[in-house]
Amino acid sequence: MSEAPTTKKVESPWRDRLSALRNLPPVLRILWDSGPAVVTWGLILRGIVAVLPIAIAKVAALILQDIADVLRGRPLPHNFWILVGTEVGLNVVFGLITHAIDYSDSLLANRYTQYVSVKVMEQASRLDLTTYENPVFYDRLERARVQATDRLGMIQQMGRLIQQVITTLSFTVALAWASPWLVLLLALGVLPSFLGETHFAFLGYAKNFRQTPAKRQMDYLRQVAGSREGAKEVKLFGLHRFFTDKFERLAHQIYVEDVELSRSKLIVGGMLGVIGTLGYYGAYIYVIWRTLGGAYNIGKFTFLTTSIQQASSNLQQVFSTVSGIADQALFLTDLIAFFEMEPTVKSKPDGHKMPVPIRSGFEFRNVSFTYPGTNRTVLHNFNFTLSPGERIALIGENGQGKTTVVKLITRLYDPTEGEILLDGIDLRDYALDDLHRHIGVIFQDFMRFEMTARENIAVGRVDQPHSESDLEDAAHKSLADEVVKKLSGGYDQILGRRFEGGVELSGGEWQKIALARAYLRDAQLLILDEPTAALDARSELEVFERFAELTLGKMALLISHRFSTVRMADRIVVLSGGRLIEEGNHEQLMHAGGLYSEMFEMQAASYR
Ligand SMILES: Nc1ncnc2c1ncn2[C@@H]1O[C@H](COP(=O)(O)OP(=O)(O)OP(=O)(O)O)[C@@H](O)[C@H]1O
Repeated sequence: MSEAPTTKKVESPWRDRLSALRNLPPVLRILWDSGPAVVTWGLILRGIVAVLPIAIAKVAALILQDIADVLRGRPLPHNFWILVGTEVGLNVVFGLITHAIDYSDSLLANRYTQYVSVKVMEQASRLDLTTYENPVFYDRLERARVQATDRLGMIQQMGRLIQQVITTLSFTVALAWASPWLVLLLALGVLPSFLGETHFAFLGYAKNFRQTPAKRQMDYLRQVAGSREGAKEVKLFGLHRFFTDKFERLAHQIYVEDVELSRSKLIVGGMLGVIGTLGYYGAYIYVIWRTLGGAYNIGKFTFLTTSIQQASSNLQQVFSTVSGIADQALFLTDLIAFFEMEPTVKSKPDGHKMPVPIRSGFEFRNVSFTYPGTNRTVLHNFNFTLSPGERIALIGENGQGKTTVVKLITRLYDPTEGEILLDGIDLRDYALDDLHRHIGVIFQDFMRFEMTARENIAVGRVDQPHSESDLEDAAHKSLADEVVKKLSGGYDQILGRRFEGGVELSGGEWQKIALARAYLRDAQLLILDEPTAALDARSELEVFERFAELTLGKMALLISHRFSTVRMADRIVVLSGGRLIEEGNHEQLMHAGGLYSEMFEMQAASYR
């Protein structure tokens, strides 16, 4: 089981904000991995563009001083027009590099989004099944998904920050050179709005955190009310108003919280802005005062006032960018936490390869199992063997633990107590991938991939090459070939109605397609968990006659509620209350007169 995410109370703004900055190194790592060359180019370009403003300001001041001198009767310096040309040139370069930065940012954004999305998908597939049953995990996954693509702004902000810091430093050094008071006045003006911004950034995060469950519910309602699956019941039960009312209640609650935050941000942010303006004009008045006192000439005056304006606006931007990054870094907490989640059903490093062929088979030895997060023991001291060449049917009433046995044998979960052995070795000592490669399972709730018929079958064997005739052969064995024959696009027909040109199949038709996957896999152990529930009687009989034929000499585990199917098994195992209560072949169990014969008679009677 994975580490279960817990709902975190967001109480300590500053501590949370600072600790969120810990998210930055892993994100920078991801950013770098997604495109090292693009990142390097972006940095070089930003470094160049960052020092251009002070160079432009300096040249402009020199030009102005020359003009002032000319107006006072001095001759035009010989390099005057060179200075003008330089200013024009620097501005042109500035414009060009800014465009080049936009271009590299968009390239990086693209790569980053793709890279993170793939990482999220990969991580999601590594995690335990239990994790998927935890609603808190879903909230986190949901936020991680959004964060994967929504944090693009932060990447640009990080680049911009580097640029702003260099520009600010260059102007600050120039101001400090003239008078350290200027720097102090500016810093005092900007600091309060920085604190204000980060504070609101935190509140925004806390709000989003609180709202995630409600937003997830809204998404669900939107989906149910607008889905093809839901349409029939929504119409017939008149559920439209019921869903929209629920949706509107949640939306209103979110709206109220959003407005509240925006309002206080407006008031406090406005007041802090006034302090910033006062700091700026304090420095400005100081320069005027010194100039009037004869300390600076007009060129220096222009250069200093430009520097004050630039340093002030850049410093302001630095603070707001840092605060923006800290804000976004808070949002990344879930993404990073999601990447750090570890599954507990893991493959042992250097795990054993699966034996080919399996010699003594599988053995459940005193296995007990409780689903993580619950306290009901589903399997109690369960002992059971499955030998090579054996076809076993697992039967029992609903909820007795049959599917759970399949989940344990395939290591989707590990036993809470006891052990499962394969050829005498604990299943946990085998390489997980290899174990899965040798087992073909079709679950009751098998996946209906809204892709082509060919892909729906081919997913049964993606890690090994297979030919077209392997695929057709598998389709023939599962009767899927008859389904495909009726499709206008044949094997290339898209199934399901999600995508244009897709065709919906009936439940039984989908099942035949899914069964073909198991046959294509050519596994040593074939498991079918109620694979024929949606098949009509004739198809079921046909599928099972084939199954019996095809699995002759192989290991097969079959779960079914239909006794006509169960009869063909070499051994029937009856589960009740998570224990094995009877086993034997059909005749033996009928003769024993236990639960099996009782259930068999009941079903037979209903057909009579
Ligand atoms: N993921 C889960 N988390 C918690 N409990 C579960 C989970 N899956 C199954 N259970 C519980 O474990 C018990 C056994 O379930 P299982 O699916 O193995 O039964 P089954 O015999 O295959 O039933 P059915 O014939 O209805 O398919 C049930 O009571 C079920 O509620």
